[in-house]
Amino acid sequence: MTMSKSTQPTAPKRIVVKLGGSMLERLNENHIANFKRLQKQGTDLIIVHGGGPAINKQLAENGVASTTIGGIRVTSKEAVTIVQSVLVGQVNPTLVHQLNKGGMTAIGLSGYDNLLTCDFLDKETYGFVGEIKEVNNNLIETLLANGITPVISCFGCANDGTPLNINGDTVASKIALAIKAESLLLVTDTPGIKINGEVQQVVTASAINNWIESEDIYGGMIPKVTAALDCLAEGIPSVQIVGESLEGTTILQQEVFA
Ligand SMILES: Nc1ncnc2c1ncn2[C@@H]1O[C@H](COP(=O)(O)OP(=O)(O)O)[C@@H](O)[C@H]1O
Ligand SMILES: CC(=O)N[C@@H](CCC(=O)OP(=O)(O)O)C(=O)O
Repeated sequence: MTMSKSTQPTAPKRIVVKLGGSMLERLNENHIANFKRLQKQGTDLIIVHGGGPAINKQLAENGVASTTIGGIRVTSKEAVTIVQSVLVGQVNPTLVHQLNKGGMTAIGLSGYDNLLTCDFLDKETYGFVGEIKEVNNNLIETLLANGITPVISCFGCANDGTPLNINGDTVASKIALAIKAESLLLVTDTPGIKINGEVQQVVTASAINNWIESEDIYGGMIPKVTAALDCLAEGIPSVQIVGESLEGTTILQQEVFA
């Protein structure tokens, strides 16, 4: 796990690691050893996870169709119940168990646990998808102060308790901003942003915007780069999109060579 190549050795004080659904199946001892090493160096670690492939499977098994727009799942009332049971009932406890078995002290949470305050993003277009209005920092801070790693699934609710599906990258970025993380690491199934088949080591915000326009960046990569750019724009110093080796693309806000 590197920070940007030029600022390597010191461990960040706070890091949000987002584990994508496909990555979860490949999580191994080395990853957990990396997380533990960071904690030993004094880093506060917060883990956010998705679960796209597991959700797809469960929706298909239940004969519930779903589509995505710009990487965001259009979530019907029927689908949101399935998403909740997969993320909160299956994926989260499995991951928490794995981390604890590996020697960490981790606890499972979702946005539903009084952690995220949400509204509907746009009910007509996306259905039961949440837009995060507020993050309850106190809960996260209390856990971190006690050496406990919060493991947060990307699911929340409206004020009246209506369950809402939220993209994992979006949850990770909002939490990173709320707790003033120094680093956001988005771990996925591709070793960084690829353009014409080549992994890009360092990219800028303007290059990303051009690649979205040219559709070299599409689907699930869109919420990732949006999350990355939001964090950089609001002052988080380091954002990376990495594959399972935890090496990949570093994203810079500024055109450093301009
Ligand atoms: N330019 C790009 N470089 C790499 N992957 C891309 C790019 N554009 C779109 N993608 C797609 O984004 C996917 C990662 O997003 P997603 O499947 O949502 O991952 P996760 O479950 O980790 O959030 C890749 O597997 C790939 O299909
Ligand atoms: C609204 C929305 O898109 N929710 C996502 C939540 C899971 C997720 O983000 O999983 P990954 O991290 O594996 O992509 C979904 O239903 O797939």
